[in-house]
Amino acid sequence: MLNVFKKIWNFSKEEQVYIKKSILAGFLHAVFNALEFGAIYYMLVNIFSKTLDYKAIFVCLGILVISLAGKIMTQKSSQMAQTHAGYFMAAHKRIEIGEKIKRVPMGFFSSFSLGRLTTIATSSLSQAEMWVPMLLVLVLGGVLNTLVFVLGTLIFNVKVGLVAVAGVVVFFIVTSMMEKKSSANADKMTETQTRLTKEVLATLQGMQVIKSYNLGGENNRALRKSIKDTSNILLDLEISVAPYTVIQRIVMGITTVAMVYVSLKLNLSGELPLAETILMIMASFIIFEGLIGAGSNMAILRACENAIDSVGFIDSMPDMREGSIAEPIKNHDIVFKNVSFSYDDRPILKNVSAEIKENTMTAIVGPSGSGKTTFCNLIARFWDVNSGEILIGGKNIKDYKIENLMNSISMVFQDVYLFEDTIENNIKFGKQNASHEEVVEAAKKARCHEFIEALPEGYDTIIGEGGASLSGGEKQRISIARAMLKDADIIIFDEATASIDPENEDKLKEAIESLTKNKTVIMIAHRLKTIRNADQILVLKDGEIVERGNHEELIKNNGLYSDLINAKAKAESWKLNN
Ligand SMILES: Nc1ncnc2c1ncn2[C@@H]1O[C@H](COP(=O)(O)OP(=O)(O)OP(=O)(O)O)[C@@H](O)[C@H]1O
Repeated sequence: MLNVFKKIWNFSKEEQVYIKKSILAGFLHAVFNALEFGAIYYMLVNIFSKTLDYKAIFVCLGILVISLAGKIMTQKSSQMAQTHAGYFMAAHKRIEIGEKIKRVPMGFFSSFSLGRLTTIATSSLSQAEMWVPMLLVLVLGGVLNTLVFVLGTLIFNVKVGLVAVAGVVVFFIVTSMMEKKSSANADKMTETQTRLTKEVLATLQGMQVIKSYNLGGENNRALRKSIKDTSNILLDLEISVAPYTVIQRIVMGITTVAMVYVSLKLNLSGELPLAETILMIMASFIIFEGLIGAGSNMAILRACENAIDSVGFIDSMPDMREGSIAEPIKNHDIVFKNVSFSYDDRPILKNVSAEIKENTMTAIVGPSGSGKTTFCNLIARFWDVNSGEILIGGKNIKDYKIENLMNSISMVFQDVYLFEDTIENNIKFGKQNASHEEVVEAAKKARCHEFIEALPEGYDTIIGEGGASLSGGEKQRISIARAMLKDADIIIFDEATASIDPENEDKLKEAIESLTKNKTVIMIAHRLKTIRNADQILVLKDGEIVERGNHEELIKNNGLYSDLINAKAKAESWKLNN
């Protein structure tokens, strides 16, 4: 149990002062609780010695009032401190997760990690938020209450006190056995909860496929299994600790009977006066009151520990080494020097060298899976290279502060993700402190102002999660407006492959031209027109640059590029003819 409280202590960091306050208040609460017995004892002594008068009655009532008032005040302040600690420790941790995520390489966010992260940020932290204060109130408060009573009993009579000590020790032994038992299930619980979150995420993300293949409801076997596993594990957790709670009750019952027996025996032998005897008998019935409350909640101690442990996973996430150069990047020549990169053990880019001159447009072309996206993502340090180096302005990108590097790069993806927020705020992602006028100006340049204005709420229209309520072309133009607002010097652009209606296509083209003017552009190009206009074309095949040059030079080569272009030209004429 101490271990768990140690973990709560370490976990609470900035909130430790509130934990201290709550422990102090809990201790004072226990003292005020015991004070009631002082009042009763004082009364009994006066009754049996026939010295009871109004003064004694008022002293007794005075002690009772002080005890009651003290209990109310300490309970209130203890609860407030605990709630504050629980809430803010979870809030700080959530902020910490947000900050940490920014420094973790994208490659880390495999579906497993995503499920695990979601579980931590939602259920684990909610459990810690809810359980930590509850454990402090019920378990620590209860234990303190019992300890103060045991101490009081020892002061009044050592023999009765020792019986109480023996009972409490056995109680804690049983509790520690119960903790061990629930530990295995608590581990399993975290595991199944992670799996459940992952399945729910996968189901929501793949809803279209699930619906079109009629895999929903009863047919979604994996999700149903995860739900069943989670409920089974919760049931197991209850069942596994049930015998121990029964044993705890038995230990308490036996201790109470033993304390009553020893008190009466000592009274018979004349060793314990009547007032003390009655007090000891009363104490024997309520000494475990605190532990009963604590005992029934001790099973969740381990689960709470588990929630805290699983949050520790965040600290184990790898940090990207960050450089120290914070000055804005002035020169935007990009150089790949013998860059090799693998996803796990699978080599994707093999000894790639390339030079991209500032303010030029480089088109990356190549068959599907040849490594075009990977090439672009490495520039933004979504992953770090395995060997070789990438330079911007003559310096290794690892030497820049990540924030500084990212300030110089705008990425426009094919799969545009828009947040469930207003259009204005979605565009402002490019520059958090932009004014409305700046947002409108960017939207105009990105050719999306007109359609935004036509929406009922204009720029205040809330977009469905992921941009569900907009067309593909509209989403991409909004993401161009974002990039426009950011006004970074390097633009990485993944051109849309999906066919867009002619009106949208023209607007998109104008938006792209406006965005990429006087910038260093790296474009994963799919359309002939874009490729032809590029200053340099890099042709990737199986992770290697097999050809480079401009359109005319490469056509003359008669290699892979000319094959790709011929195939593309055929496809495009086929599209036009049909
Ligand atoms: N996160 C990842 N983890 C493991 N493998 C990946 C990951 N991303 C891409 N790959 C693999 O790396 C290879 C190169 O992918 P990449 O997306 O860079 O190719 P691409 O040329 O852009 O393909 P496309 O034109 O189809 O988009 C592919 O075989 C892909 O399956």
